[in-house]
Amino acid sequence: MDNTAVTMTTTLPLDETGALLRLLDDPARLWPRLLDSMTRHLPCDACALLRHDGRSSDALLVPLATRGLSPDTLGRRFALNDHPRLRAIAGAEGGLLRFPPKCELPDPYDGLIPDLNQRLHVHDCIGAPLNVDGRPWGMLTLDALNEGRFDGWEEAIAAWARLTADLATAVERRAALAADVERGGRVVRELDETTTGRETGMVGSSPAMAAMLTEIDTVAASDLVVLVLGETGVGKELVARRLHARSSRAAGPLVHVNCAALPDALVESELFGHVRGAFSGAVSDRRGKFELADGGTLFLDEVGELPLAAQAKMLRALQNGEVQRVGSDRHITVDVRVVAATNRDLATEVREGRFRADVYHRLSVYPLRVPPLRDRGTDILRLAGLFLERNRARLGLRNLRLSSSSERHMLSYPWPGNVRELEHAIGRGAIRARVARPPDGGVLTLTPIDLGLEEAGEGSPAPVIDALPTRLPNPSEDLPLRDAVEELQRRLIQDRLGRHGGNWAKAARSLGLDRSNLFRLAKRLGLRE
Ligand SMILES: Nc1ncnc2c1ncn2[C@@H]1O[C@H](COP(=O)(O)OP(=O)(O)OP(=O)(O)O)[C@@H](O)[C@H]1O
Repeated sequence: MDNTAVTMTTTLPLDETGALLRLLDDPARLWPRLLDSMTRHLPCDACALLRHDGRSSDALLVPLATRGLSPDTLGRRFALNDHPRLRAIAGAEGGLLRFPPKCELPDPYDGLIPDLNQRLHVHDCIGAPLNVDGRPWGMLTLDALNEGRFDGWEEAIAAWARLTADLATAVERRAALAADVERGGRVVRELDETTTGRETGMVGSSPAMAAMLTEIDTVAASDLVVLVLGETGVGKELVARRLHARSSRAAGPLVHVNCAALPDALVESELFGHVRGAFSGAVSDRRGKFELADGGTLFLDEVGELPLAAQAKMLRALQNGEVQRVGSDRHITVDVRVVAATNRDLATEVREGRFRADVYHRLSVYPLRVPPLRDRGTDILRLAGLFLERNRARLGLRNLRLSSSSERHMLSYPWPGNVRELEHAIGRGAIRARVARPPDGGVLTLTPIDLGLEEAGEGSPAPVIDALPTRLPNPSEDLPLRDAVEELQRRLIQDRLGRHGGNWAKAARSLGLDRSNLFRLAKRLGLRE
């Protein structure tokens, strides 16, 4: 495409404009489609549409769509404080900001243009801040790999930025109107979240995740008890947070109880409270979690671990919202929506007498299954992007990216520990790689070995790995004893969890540990939040 096309590109062909306008109610499809049109009409090698995450306390930019960038880019969240180029674009008063070819400000996409091993030393880069109703909404960025490629294209790019801002305005107004109608006239400026689930930071747009996010939004509006099911580390807690955030109770408390971490002797007092003198150490009256969650949501995490005696007491709370503090005979009525989560098969637990059938029936009013990571396709890479960006910032790197063979391995690895395992594989891999070799101009590329995934030469088929990676610290590696011991502990815990289907109580038994001690250890080792 040459510069004579400029006047053509300032006006989008009518059929393309029509196609975009038809997607105003479906931003998840609108934005990629817009970038497709844009890359057809403008000479860029990569472009991205990013939106400010208004709900975050840090100023974050969330990619809504990208073209020409590695798939993990969509999962990254770019903090303005960390990315001076994006900060400069956000502050650009005069519309477009074009960076000089040898600009010293690091490019946030350095290393993220696939198959391009060289850094973006000399290239053309333009950004356009986008406002909606006079307020910053997001930005467009365009990169080209040759110096001067955008010469003569500024006017066309500015026109595309205006079109994008107009579309964003229309999308926002429609979303606000829809929210207004839904909430009976109260104007709520609720921005469409497509499939990124911003308030709970949930990344994912695979069909499995999209279906689940829609289901969450549907059931969130009701007051039904929800039982969140899924393997360990799939994101059940995030689902519970989203259920709360999307419910009419969002302004009320969300109280999280990890049933597995409650010491047996204190379960009842933790859940239902106690009165002064109820037992030695009860020096004053204390409200339990049910009371604390009054007007909001009580999240009973790992509910399958709740001792039978506490389950019996919970039945009444679930049935009529009544709780009784330990040591008191007074009933207190609470208005609580219960969301519970487990990675156990509760029906089996009931059959084997470890879980009360009546409590199970009360809890499983609306079972919601979170898909395992291996069923989420390229969401794996998007999630990797989220964790890569976090580690990049933590390690002060210009960029942290995956080699293409790492991408392949990640897509075929079964991830028995799910998102948590992915998060830790990247966290550990980044540190390992940082120690093992100097970054290339600030860019560090993670290989399958760094990630603890089996190495295979470029082009060879990715291995099918049936079990957790068992690579233990190599005695010849220069690791301090403490790090090596911790790595070994991590591997053992992950291995036992894998063998016991993610059941922490069984894993604890097989390791000869008390369940709460295993929890504490796992937390210290970064295997649990
Ligand atoms: N879709 C997602 N997007 C971003 N981060 C995610 C997503 N799903 C999970 N995570 C992250 O993965 C980690 C594990 O998630 P979470 O604790 O919610 O899993 P879980 O299913 O409750 O685990 P467990 O069964 O051990 O209780 C957390 O750090 C969480 O933030």
